[in-house]
Amino acid sequence: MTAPTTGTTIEVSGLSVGFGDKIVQHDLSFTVTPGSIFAIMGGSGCGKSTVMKAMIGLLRPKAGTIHVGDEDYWAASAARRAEIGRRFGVLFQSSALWSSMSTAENVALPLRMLTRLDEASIDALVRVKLSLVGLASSGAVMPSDLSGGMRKRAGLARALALDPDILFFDEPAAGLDPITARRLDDLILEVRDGFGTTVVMVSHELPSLFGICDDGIFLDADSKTAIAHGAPQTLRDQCDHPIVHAFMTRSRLGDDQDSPGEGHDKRC
Ligand SMILES: Nc1ncnc2c1ncn2[C@@H]1O[C@H](COP(=O)(O)OP(=O)(O)OP(=O)(O)O)[C@@H](O)[C@H]1O
Repeated sequence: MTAPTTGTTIEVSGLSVGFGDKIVQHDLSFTVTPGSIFAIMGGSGCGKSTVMKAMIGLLRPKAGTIHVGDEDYWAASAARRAEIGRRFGVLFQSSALWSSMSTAENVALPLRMLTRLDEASIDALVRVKLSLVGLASSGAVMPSDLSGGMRKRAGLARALALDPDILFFDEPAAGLDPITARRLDDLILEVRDGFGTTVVMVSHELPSLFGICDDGIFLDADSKTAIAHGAPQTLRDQCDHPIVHAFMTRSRLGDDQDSPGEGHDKRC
């Protein structure tokens, strides 16, 4: 894998997302800087995955813009958007591996579909990606015979297949035991540090958020917008919005407040 020569900034401005008449999140503005690990945080159902879907081209925003570098992603033609999307690697919560293909065939799929490389080159690249994620000897194994952690790593190898500038993860640690989740976190850090890849990650796993993310946004389900911006550790230590504080310290809403319920209009 070659290190990207220049990082890509993602600039989200005035973004609203939703389904039909329903607005899930509105008026979101944030910047993902090159080489950062950026967290989209918030409680269950607040709209984290929906925001990410808009960022990776699966859901057209209701309003606002998403600039990838200097290009307005959703103003671009579908063909151009697909081209920009080739700089993205995506790992879905379920890993989304094809069950009828071996692990190696899954990793080879984007190379077969989106490049003109010959079979020998694809084979060599697949081996590199699999060894990068510690699955060098599992290429022939079918996804159903991989453990949960191995499936995530196989999904990561496939997301890395085209040497992406930006990696998107939806709940990478979901369903993993703490030790396996920690290994995956370390792997994400290695990829970022080794290749300068920008990472956008939907997560509510506190150890991952504190361990690897250096910036982020906190979405609120009630007000349907962001109530805090910043690194997870900073939000934990310095944000006194009751919802953010309760989430970041895993405490009951109101536990540490002099007057529970006050301050819900605060922003950090
Ligand atoms: N395809 C869809 N059509 C209609 N509503 C949807 C669709 N997908 C999600 N929603 C709704 O949008 C809201 C936000 O869902 P989303 O999955 O983005 O939240 P989330 O913060 O990622 O949740 P979780 O942490 O539980 O995964 C929810 O109310 C959900 O029911």
